Amino acid sequence: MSKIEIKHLKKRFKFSKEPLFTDINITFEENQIYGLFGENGAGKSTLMSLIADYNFVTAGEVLYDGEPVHDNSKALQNIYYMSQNNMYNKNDKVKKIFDFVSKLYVDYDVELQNRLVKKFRLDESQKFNKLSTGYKSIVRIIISLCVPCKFIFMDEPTLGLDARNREVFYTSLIETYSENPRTFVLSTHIIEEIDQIINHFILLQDGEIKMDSSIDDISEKSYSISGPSEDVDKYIQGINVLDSDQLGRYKTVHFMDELPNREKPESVDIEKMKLQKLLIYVMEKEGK
Ligand SMILES: Nc1ncnc2c1ncn2[C@@H]1O[C@H](COP(=O)(O)OP(=O)(O)OP(=O)(O)O)[C@@H](O)[C@H]1O
Repeated sequence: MSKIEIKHLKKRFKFSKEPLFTDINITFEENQIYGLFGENGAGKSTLMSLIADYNFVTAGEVLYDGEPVHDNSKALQNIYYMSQNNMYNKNDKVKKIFDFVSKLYVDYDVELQNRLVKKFRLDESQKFNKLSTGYKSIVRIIISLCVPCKFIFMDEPTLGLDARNREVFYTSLIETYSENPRTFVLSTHIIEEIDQIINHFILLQDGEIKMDSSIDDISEKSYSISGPSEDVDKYIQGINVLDSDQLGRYKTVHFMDELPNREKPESVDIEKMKLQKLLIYVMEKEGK
């Protein structure tokens, strides 16, 4: 199984006093869908660009199957970075851009490309420059889903997409992943829309990876419990609560812990905590 390992990665931009990354360590495994989260300016795009060798590391290593990716065409042909500034000729028509990219990759999936063009209702005869922000994202999405790379990094893929086209993107991603598993790393701010898609989440904050967990591990231990206040309080005694909401006599508490080792009153309901809610707590806690 292939993997990308990032070891003790440091990045300081030329004219910046402070480094953006001090010590990033993370491994991307094959056939996973990662969500990469972090506040504006946390460095999500920069991290992706360093992995794809679009940018120089200050120190540390990015390894593909144990080999440095820098100037390593064998490794880089398996890593695709969909950035907001891909280097196509922006004056070209979309069709010409697709033809150009398909010639760069031997096993580029033209059939999938044609299906996606129809699904997204993209007009290939338009010049890329003349497309709306959403349709520019759609061109980038289509290319990302059709390149034959094992690791695909998508930087804010849904930028500018309306609700219908976001849905087309999510379903197309799941379909192509099921037919042909490979690794996708998606950076986005719309957590609630991808929490059903990703199986791993990464939080980048203050120049470090603050969280790197599988969704299964997280959801095993994060709960929202609701019911009449007195019953909820009795049931969760001793638990370290992250937050609670009160509506009259009805209360909901959220926590990351094992369930209490006592009998649950019938009046109390247990649910998995929503990923978005959990992430906000983690970011607030880590930001303190
Ligand atoms: N070439 C550059 N020179 C100097 N600073 C840079 C350069 N590129 C990025 N930065 C800085 O690095 C920081 C991280 O930027 P980056 O775009 O990677 O963050 P991000 O997490 O992708 O943000 P957003 O969610 O807003 O897209 C920002 O403060 C940005 O100004």
